[in-house]
Amino acid sequence: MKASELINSLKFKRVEPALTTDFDVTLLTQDTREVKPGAVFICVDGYHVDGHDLAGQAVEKGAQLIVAQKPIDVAVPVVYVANTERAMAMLADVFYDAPSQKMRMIGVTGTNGKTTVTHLIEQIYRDQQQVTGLIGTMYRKIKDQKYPTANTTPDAITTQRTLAAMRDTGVQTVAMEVSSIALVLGRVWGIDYDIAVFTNLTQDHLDFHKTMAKYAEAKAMLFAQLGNKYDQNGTHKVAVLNTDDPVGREFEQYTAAHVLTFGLNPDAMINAQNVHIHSHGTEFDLSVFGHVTHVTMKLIGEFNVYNMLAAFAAAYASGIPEAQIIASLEKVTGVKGRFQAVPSHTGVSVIVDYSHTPDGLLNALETIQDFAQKDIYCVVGCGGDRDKGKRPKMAKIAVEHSSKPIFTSDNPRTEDPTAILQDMVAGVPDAGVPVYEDRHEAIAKAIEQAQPGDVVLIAGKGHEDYQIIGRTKHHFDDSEEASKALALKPTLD
Ligand SMILES: CC(=O)N[C@H]1[C@@H](OP(=O)(O)OP(=O)(O)OC[C@H]2O[C@@H](n3ccc(=O)[nH]c3=O)[C@H](O)[C@@H]2O)O[C@H](CO)[C@@H](O)[C@@H]1O[C@H](C)C(=O)N[C@@H](C)C(=O)N[C@H](CCC(=O)O)C(=O)O
Ligand SMILES: Nc1ncnc2c1ncn2[C@@H]1O[C@H](COP(=O)(O)OP(=O)(O)OP(=O)(O)O)[C@@H](O)[C@H]1O
Ligand SMILES: N[C@H](CCC[C@H](N)C(=O)O)C(=O)O
Ligand SMILES: [Mg+2]
Repeated sequence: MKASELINSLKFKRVEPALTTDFDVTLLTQDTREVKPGAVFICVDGYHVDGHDLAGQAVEKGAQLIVAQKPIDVAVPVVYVANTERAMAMLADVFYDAPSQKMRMIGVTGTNGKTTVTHLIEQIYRDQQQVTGLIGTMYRKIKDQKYPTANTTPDAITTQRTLAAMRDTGVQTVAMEVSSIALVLGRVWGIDYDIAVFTNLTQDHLDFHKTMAKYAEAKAMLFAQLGNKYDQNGTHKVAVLNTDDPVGREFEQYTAAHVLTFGLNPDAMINAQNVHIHSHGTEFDLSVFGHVTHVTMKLIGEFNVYNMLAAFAAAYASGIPEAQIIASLEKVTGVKGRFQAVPSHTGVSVIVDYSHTPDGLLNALETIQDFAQKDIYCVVGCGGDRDKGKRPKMAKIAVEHSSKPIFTSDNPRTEDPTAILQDMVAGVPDAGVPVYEDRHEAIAKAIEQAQPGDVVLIAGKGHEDYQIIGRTKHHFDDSEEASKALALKPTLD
């Protein structure tokens, strides 16, 4: 694409000096580390670095055009815009030739359940012989090929680049996690979603959003962005909303699209009744506009019934027959690190779960309480450089819903691990909870002490294979640690 064509796609701008020599744009980037000759560099004022200060460096590496929102002095033309993040999202969409318009785009937002729901959606469409793509916390995935990701929802350029690669590989349906932070930072501006799903809203990320109202507003942006137009195939846009959550009910006002509601309340268009949780699965009656089918799924917990309903509704919205969706959902065994059982021949059940919010932890523990026969150990910590308000709440939930809580570290990042643990203990001042700053030790102690019939929940890190201390990522895997500790116990046959 010619630089002039790219610039012309921006409606409001000032180019200084005018672009007299046109050139083929080789790359659109916001990162000097990627710049190569023929690149267009966009200056983003970040949390640590101001990209405007790096424009000269970008030019030295071969950038031939800079996009900026404040004055800079460089030897190449500069496109001045009011907001470089907005320009970046628009330019990325144009540069990659609007890939989201060529695929069915399903965006999933909500505090908990996004990774699980996107994986369930992926499974359903795969069973329809569709080529699928997935973007989320664990990876970006094109068919079976996985690519690493720094964020649940990547920056606008990475997202559009990934979507373009998906389109070029023949992907038909994309399931994508859309985080609240991404919505506020404009990482998904320009994406043409067909279906938007809301799972739930409970406390998280208040370090970023400050209030729950602002956090809800961020999530609402996805439904405002959805619009109400037909997509390429003449299909209507659909908002899939959990109306058991008051925020989900509120979101009906933010969308002009068709609305499909789900929940455990019988008023929801798609609802579940008679939920029974077992240690190896969950059963319920699924009602779809009053048509009832008994469903037996391998996923455990009421929260997973919600996830299943969300995925069901997203698939139903695009016309997949009810029975086929149910068949796909009944065979799903689970997502890595989400209520995942660690193989054990000791009589002690160990579950690794990515519950890192008060609501996630409560759901995980309540699910275990439904089937546990004896003690419940709960090894839990709270992330550093993240919402501090979660700490006393998660601690209290651990103490109230498990008989043997143990507090430990979970990615302390640049904070003092002892201070994070003190914030947790402040939520349960007199409970006398054992504290092991070293997560390895915490897991080892829990499993060493647990007796046959007990359940050990290791919460917070799920699929993560690292512990971030300072700015360094050290290899650490809860499942691996649990297996090592289990191997030291007598086996029961
Ligand atoms: C707070 C936040 O969102 N930060 C994001 C932000 O980083 P930043 O503002 O610190 O970037 P910066 O280092 O100051 O750099 C500013 C600009 O200079 C550029 N730069 C920087 C250095 C350099 O040498 N050259 C250069 O050009 C950068 O490319 C950037 O354009 O921009 C980066 C690139 O897009 C993101 O990866 C980064 O996410 C960090 C890793 C992060 O932890 N974000 C979390 C809070 C987050 O976004 N989480 C959500 C929700 C997760 C969930 O609930 O599932 C997510 O979607 O992941
Ligand atoms: N529908 C749900 N309601 C409440 N809690 C849930 C739900 N689904 C999952 N959880 C809990 O939250 C944890 C994280 O689930 P999942 O990874 O699917 O959510 P997520 O929204 O992708 O999280 P993240 O924002 O960190 O990417 C699970 O391990 C489980 O404990
Ligand atoms: N997407 C979440 C993941 C938290 C996972 C937990 N292990 C932690 O580090 O707090 C976040 O970045 O806040
Ligand atoms: Mg996720």
